[in-house]
Amino acid sequence: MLTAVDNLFTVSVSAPGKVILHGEHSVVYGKTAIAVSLGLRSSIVIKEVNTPHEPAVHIHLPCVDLQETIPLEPTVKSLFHPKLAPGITGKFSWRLPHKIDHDYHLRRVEEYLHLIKPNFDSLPNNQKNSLRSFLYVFSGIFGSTYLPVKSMDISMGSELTIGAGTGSSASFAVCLAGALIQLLKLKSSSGNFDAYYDQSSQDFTDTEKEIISEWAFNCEKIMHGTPSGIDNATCTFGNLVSFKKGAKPRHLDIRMELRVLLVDSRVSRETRTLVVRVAALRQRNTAAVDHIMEACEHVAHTATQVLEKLSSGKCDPDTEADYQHLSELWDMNHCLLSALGVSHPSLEVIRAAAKSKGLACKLTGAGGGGYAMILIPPSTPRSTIDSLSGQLLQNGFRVTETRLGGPGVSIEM
Ligand SMILES: Nc1ncnc2c1ncn2[C@@H]1O[C@H](COP(=O)(O)OP(=O)(O)OP(=O)(O)O)[C@@H](O)[C@H]1O
Ligand SMILES: C[C@@](O)(CCO)CC(=O)[O-]
Repeated sequence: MLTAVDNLFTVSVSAPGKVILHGEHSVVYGKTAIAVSLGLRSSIVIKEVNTPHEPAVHIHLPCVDLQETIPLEPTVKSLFHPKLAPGITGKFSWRLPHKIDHDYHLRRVEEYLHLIKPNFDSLPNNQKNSLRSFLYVFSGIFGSTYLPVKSMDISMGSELTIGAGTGSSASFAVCLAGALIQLLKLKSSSGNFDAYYDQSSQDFTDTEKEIISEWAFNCEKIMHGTPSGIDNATCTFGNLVSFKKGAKPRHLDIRMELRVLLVDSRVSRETRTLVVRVAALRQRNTAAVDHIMEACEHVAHTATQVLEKLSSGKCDPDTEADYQHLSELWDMNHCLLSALGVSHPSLEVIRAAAKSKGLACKLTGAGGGGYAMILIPPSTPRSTIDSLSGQLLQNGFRVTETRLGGPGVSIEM
């Protein structure tokens, strides 16, 4: 939504979650992975407001049970004008998030949070990470412009389960960066500030999406330490993305919607911890772990070919065989991930239930709990899906039947 009352703007942006079809963990080590957006989304509303009090940003993040008021003037003084990374000359711009001195900017954010919230260290990790990310992106984007910053109310919701492998952190960061950039566009085109925007554009351009994805990648570094970048790319661009670290994400033109049961194991975990656990395993068993990663990449490549064939719709008689092939790949991928130590007894219970109905199941995302996904080939009888869902619900899991795919970051009308 783009509205202005007395030059006070309101923007509203949404972004999807994601599931990784193949290549979680191995993607961190430079292997190809494929991921797809979810119908479940996060959304943000930023509203500029007039206030008789000290100018401030009011943040409302119900998903992490956080309500915070951040004073604006000290924020501007302490965090604006981010520096370029060492060795890079020129001037930092919000259009160059990959050139920010990330560690230095994050250190300033950390010090500032301790200053305005003396109890910062005692907050739960999820609240700390959300606050760090917010201040980092807000000061990174607005701190490199000369636009006057006004008091604002920021409110953010999500249909995603937090910390369950469906990209809630990337979806959150993409929404945040998208909304701040949209606000900046509106403000700069309403005054005489650096106006270069096409006001008629109702959505983000591809270049803007790339900038949004890079800001979100920086947030993922705050949350995860060493993210691959697949989550922010998928939540920004939507649909099916083939991703390899260091290369431009490839958007696969797959015109089919995969039907899945998304099963929430209700075991919460942190992506950062699991990535560190795999790194430790690799340190002790480098060659073995590298071979597993390589096998994961072969699975990702083959699955891409099968999906492309299925999507072309040319070989109808083969459809059933192609789904069987995909199922086999899902099973193999899960077992490879289990060998990396990132399964969980609850995920194995879900897999056994799916297997008893002849359906393939794999964990998605970092594992250690979070979500499993069960592939539903078109020929699966309704009664099979209903009885499996019933059984999983009875075991205390949450089950969502959904189709994968859909738009990336969007400006809400
Ligand atoms: N709607 C939201 N509001 C505020 N913070 C959020 C929101 N969604 C996600 N976050 C932040 O993202 C963190 C979750 O990140 P984490 O990577 O552990 O989970 P995930 O992104 O759901 O999983 P994965 O990265 O494996 O897909 C939360 O701790 C919180 O800081
Ligand atoms: C485990 C991991 O591969 C997937 C998280 O969704 C980590 C990453 O890619 O950053």
